Amino acid sequence: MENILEVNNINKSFGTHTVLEDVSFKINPGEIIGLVGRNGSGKTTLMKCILGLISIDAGEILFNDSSEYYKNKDLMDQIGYLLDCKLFENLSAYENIKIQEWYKGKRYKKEKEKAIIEDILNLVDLKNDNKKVKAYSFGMKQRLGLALALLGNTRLLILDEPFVGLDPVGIQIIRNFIIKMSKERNMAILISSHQLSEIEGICERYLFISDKRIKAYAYDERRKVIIYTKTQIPEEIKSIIQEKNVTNRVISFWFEEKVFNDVIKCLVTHNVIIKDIKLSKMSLDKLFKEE
Ligand SMILES: Nc1ncnc2c1ncn2[C@@H]1O[C@H](COP(=O)(O)OP(=O)(O)OP(=O)(O)O)[C@@H](O)[C@H]1O
Repeated sequence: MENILEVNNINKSFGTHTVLEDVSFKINPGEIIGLVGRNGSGKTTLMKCILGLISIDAGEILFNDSSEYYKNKDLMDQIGYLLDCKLFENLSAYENIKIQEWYKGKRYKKEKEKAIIEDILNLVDLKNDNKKVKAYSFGMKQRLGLALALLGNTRLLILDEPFVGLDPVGIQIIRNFIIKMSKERNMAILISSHQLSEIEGICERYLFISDKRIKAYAYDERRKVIIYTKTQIPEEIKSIIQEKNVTNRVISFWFEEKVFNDVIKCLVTHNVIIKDIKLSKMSLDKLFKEE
């Protein structure tokens, strides 16, 4: 698959303080990538480098195969972002979007403009009413920020800590929105968070920033099965799973359909009474804490 964004060996320092060192990764269209790191690890700095808001000291960043993308209006129009979102508090959501469209040099006939703006407001679950933004809740403002990031022909969406300050319902709304954008519009999405739990489960891959560098992890969907029994486990089970994973009354193994079925069949054949079955996923949080 062709990459939409390629970050190759970049370095970034502020004076003598090096924040990013030899950072490289790629993002494919439609992929959701989580950028995780502790406070001050360099997530926002990396996003600002990608957006061309600050310069890099070494390496290169390619968007759509171009290293000069940040000078090209059409290419920049394909990158949406939510980062330090500034809203006009005394205007409505509709007017905020309209101003941004104008700022981007987009003028439409009145009817078309209305249809476009209402469409975007719908996407983020906001109404076209006259309510001023200053009367919005934090979550509504965050959703309006997302709407602004979607103006233009967005193919890469960069979201810096989009969940900060939201309640669990607000977090769920934005998580659903991210999944929808990636699926329906094939948008590549880079989301930063210092709370892994907020983005766990929606990302295909995770980039951990730690000590100026990036480590990439694919989400491990393997599930571990643990079966607890009330009665003795037969020796035959060791022909299905490794001996070290069998004790008197506990069996554990990585879930695979065939292995799982063979184990259950063996237990039933030997009239073993099952007390409990647990399925557990590898915890990314554990991985994060080990960084
Ligand atoms: N303009 C700047 N001038 C000097 N230092 C800066 C500047 N911007 C960021 N830094 C420093 O770079 C480091 C990384 O900051 P950055 O904001 O990228 O971290 P972050 O991972 O986004 O943190 P947080 O999770 O707290 O938002 C910090 O030590 C910060 O003080």
